[in-house]
Amino acid sequence: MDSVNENQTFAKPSGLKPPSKLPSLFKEDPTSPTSIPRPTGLSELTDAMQNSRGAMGPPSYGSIKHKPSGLPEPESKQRKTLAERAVEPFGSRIAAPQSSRPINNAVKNAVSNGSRGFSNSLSRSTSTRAPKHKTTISSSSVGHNSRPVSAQPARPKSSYGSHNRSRSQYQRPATSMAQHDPEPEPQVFDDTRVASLEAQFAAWKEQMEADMDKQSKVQESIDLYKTKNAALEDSCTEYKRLLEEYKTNIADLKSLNSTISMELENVKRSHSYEVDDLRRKYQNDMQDAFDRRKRDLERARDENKDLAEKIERELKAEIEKLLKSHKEELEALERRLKAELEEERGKRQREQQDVQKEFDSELRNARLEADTKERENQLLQGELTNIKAELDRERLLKNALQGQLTDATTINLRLEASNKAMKEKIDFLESDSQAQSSAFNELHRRMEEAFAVAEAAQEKLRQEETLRRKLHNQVQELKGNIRVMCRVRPAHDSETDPAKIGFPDADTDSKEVAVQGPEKISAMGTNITQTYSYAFDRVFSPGSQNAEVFEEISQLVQSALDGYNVCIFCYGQTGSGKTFTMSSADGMIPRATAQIYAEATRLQEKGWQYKMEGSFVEVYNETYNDLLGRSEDLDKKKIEVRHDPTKKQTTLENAVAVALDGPDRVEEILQRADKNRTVAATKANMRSSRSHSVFILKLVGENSVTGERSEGTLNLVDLAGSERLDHSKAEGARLKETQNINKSLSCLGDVINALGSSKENSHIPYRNSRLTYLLQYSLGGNSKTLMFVMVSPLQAHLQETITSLKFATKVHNTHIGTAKKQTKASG
Ligand SMILES: Nc1ncnc2c1ncn2[C@@H]1O[C@H](COP(=O)(O)OP(=O)(O)OP(=O)(O)O)[C@@H](O)[C@H]1O
Repeated sequence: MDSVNENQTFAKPSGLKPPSKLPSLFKEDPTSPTSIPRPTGLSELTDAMQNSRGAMGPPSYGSIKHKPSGLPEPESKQRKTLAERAVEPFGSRIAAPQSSRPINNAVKNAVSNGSRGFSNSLSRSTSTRAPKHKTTISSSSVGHNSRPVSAQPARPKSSYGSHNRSRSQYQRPATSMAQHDPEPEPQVFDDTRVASLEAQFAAWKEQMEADMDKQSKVQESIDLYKTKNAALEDSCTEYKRLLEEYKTNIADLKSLNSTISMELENVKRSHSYEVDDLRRKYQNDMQDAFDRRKRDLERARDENKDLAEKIERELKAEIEKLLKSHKEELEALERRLKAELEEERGKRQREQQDVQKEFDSELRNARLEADTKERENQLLQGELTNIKAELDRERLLKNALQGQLTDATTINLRLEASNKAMKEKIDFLESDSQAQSSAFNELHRRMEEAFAVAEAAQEKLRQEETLRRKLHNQVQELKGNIRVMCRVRPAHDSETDPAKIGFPDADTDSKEVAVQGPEKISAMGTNITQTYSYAFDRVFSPGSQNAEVFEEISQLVQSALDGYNVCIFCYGQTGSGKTFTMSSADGMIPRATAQIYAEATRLQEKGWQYKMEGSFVEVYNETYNDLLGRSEDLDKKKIEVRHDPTKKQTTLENAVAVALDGPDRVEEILQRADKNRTVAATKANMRSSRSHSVFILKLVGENSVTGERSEGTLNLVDLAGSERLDHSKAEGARLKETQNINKSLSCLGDVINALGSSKENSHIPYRNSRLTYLLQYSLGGNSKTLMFVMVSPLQAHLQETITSLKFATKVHNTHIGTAKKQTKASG
């Protein structure tokens, strides 16, 4: 290929040497030396083509796009223009879709290069793309061989064919040209061909213009992209700048960091130096503070020592003061107690001597003046009164002593408490001072002395108690171990016929009762009445109360506590007031038990402990019944009476014995007994009047201090009615009852009479009745007996009243024990 410049290349779009005629076809543009001379013939062809375009189908590009097969349009074959025919062989080639891109590229290159010719473009395009596209227009198509390549069925190897193409690439289907245009002889150029080229050129131009439009749009897009790219580049630059700045900053920061690290190291170093300095300083300060504290402690210790010594001195002074005052108190107390005891002892001795003297003189007088018994009795009575008064004084004195002892005990307790407090103080101070120790020992010794004094006082009291018991018993013996008292009950409102009963000495001693007997006709034929006077240890008029009665028997109750057997009877006819006196709510039984409880409690201070046991039995028709047992066992359960001769004690087998651990238990016993009596009353009318009921109270006392022991029994007996058999006009069962009652009462009289007989070791008929057998050890010996003779105030009961009073007088005249006392019934 010849080398040509671009203009020349542009002038030869095919890249081939133009045919010889070709220059004549172009019109020279004189204004533009570089402009391409446009061949006029080509212009005409173009015009013709344009003129025929209306009858043409779509442009070749359109066919290129839509008809890749490149088959000829059927209609356009019918009327083909010259240009069409010229173009026809190429149409199918141009229609190949693959060829459009190289063409467009070629056009684009041409546009972009301005004056670059098509030939050059085509040449480059061919040289670069020809191998890939079978239908690409190659330079060979417009070379020496003007025939279309496709029209050659078997293309020989030409001079242009530098390409080593396989033969199959060129085997194309037979075309119309192949049919209509058999292998022509090579020719250079003809008009048709030129026209075809021109048409082709026009098509290319049109395409190029379109491409240029597109190019311009593309260019615009490119410009836009460029603008954006420039902006992006600016941004990139900015980012780079920022990156540089950041890098710079990082570098600055790194350097700053290293600087700070260095500074930190310096600070750490300086801080550690400071810490070391502070530690040293703190240690120094601590040492100083410790030294100061030590000095303060030593100073405080010295001060405390001084204070302790001061307190010790004060306490010592206080202790000494207290000891002194206690010593004085103790000495005063001791002196007082000694004086009182001495005085009491002297008084007691004098009293005892006096009593002894009086008693001796009394005995002497009794022996010497045997014939003046009445006077002797009066003297004895006077002496007894004196002794009683002395005993009362003695009791008062004893109470006063007891109060003093209580005071002394209280003082001792107080002293003991203060001593304990002192001891605690002394322990607290932990003083080993000799003075304190000796003071404490002295105090202790004095306390011991005070305790000893108190103990001695208590011992004295115990002795006094023993003495009192002895004297009390002596007095009771002097009074007589069997005493008789008379009580006349008041008349009820319904009782309109009272007997004439008088009380001659009611204002003085109240020991006499005078009963006016029934009217009798004398030998002279006149009505006479006789008054019977009876003297007893005490006579209670109808107006007297149970409290007064109990006052008289309370000394016997005391004797029971002291260990004596005591028996208190109520004797009299039915309805005379026996039960009222003995078992009513304020009768002798409740009062006696109440006194025993009170006295037993009081004696606990003196070491006495009492056990009390109560039984309640009935003697009916000479059989024993347990009034505290079950009511259904009445008259069925056999009760046995056992005697212990050595202890002089009586026990009841199969009878209930209730431990009396409180005064209220007595009421319980009385209620139970009353219930059983009521049940028994349904069996036998008036049974309670026809039986003897015996309340037995056993008193066992022990003194843990002195080792003394006492066993006493208090028997409170409500005897059956004492009506005489001929008077009661009883029959049958009632007769039997009455006989048994009379028998037992008679036996009681016999026993008392036997006890009062002067014969020593004479037989005492206890076994003659169940009643006397039961009361064996409470009648006689050292026992104390009191009989209340109960008197009805009614005239209707006068005869029975006189009989009862006579019986009572007989008993009253009985002497039991050491002293004998007699009274004589007048009339
Ligand atoms: N001192 C008195 N004061 C008031 N009333 C009394 C007195 N003594 C007895 N009485 C009354 O007289 C009545 C008979 O008394 P009580 O029952 O005690 O006699 P008694 O001798 O026990 O008879 P009995 O032996 O038949 O039981 C009763 O109503 C009683 O209350």
